[in-house]
Amino acid sequence: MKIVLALGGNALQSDPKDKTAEAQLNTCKETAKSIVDLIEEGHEISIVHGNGPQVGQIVACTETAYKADNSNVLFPFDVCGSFSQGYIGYHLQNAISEELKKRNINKSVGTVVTQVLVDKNDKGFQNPTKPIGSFYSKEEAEKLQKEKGYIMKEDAGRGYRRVVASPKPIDVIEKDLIKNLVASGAVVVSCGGGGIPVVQENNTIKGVAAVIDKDFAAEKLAEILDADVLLILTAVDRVCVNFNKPDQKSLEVMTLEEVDRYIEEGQFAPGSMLPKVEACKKFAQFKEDKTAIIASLSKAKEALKGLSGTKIVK
Ligand SMILES: Nc1ncnc2c1ncn2[C@@H]1O[C@H](COP(=O)(O)OP(=O)(O)O)[C@@H](O)[C@H]1O
Ligand SMILES: NC(=O)OP(=O)(O)O
Repeated sequence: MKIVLALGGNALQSDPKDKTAEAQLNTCKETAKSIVDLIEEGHEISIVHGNGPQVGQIVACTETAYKADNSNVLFPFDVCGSFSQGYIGYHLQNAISEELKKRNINKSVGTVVTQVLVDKNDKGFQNPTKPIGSFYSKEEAEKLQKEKGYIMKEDAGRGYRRVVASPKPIDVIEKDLIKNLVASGAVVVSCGGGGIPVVQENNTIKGVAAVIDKDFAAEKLAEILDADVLLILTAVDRVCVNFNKPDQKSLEVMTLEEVDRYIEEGQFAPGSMLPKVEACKKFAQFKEDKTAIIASLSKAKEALKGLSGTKIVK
């Protein structure tokens, strides 16, 4: 089967005490085992990853460096997004190549720096929803809001984070290149962090300050590649209702009617579980026989067999 895998940026930095590059590489190595399991079973895999924590860390680095060495180099948000594609793509392609080599599978693996077209009038620019960077206490968040002018919001019971604009993806600029690479048999990492957001201006495209949700970008790529499965991998085994409450219940299957009802009830946190569920709904509606699943990073194989994860069905 043709599968688009979406890997969570938070899930790739899953240890709250260790956000180092080394820890992320170790998580990528573990994740690579699940990915190569699928390749070994004969599936064609394309990969999209998130960048929420990482792009926030990169933005914080450039802001700190700007003040520290007076270099006058303050990298804009879109450039920080491109850095995050290099950082995470490098770790993923390194980890996947190594795992393929260990199992004597001969396949090329590479990352495409990807620009994704958004509408400059998207309402996402007026209402920032995408959490980036680290988690803070309420007091720390209020201080950052005051001192740096950041917009801070609570993120799914995990603490406060900076939020930025998150417009919806319209098209993938490098889609023909990605299609050709996938058709050649390569494992392609693309649309990282949802893609670098660009808008059309006259005859040119121009980067903008935003972070596209990688779940929506992965759904768009799954449509472009006419994938059979959109498999969104994150830090929880299944989608839940009454998440983090005493009556929490995990779901094996969700119909589109249930998706709508649960969204209406506010069961899915904006900026975390909500976009995953919405992206799955869109893919399930795209054409007949399309499968959308949300599962944990370590259980991709089980999820495809219906033994783990939450399947969104028509
Ligand atoms: N209804 C829900 N069911 C399961 N998890 C939820 C729910 N609502 C919020 N979450 C949280 O959303 C997280 C996934 O979102 P996020 O961390 O943004 O994903 P990613 O791994 O793609 O970066 C889960 O790990 C969980 O903490
Ligand atoms: N860009 C993006 O959706 O990142 P996360 O997966 O880290 O939220």
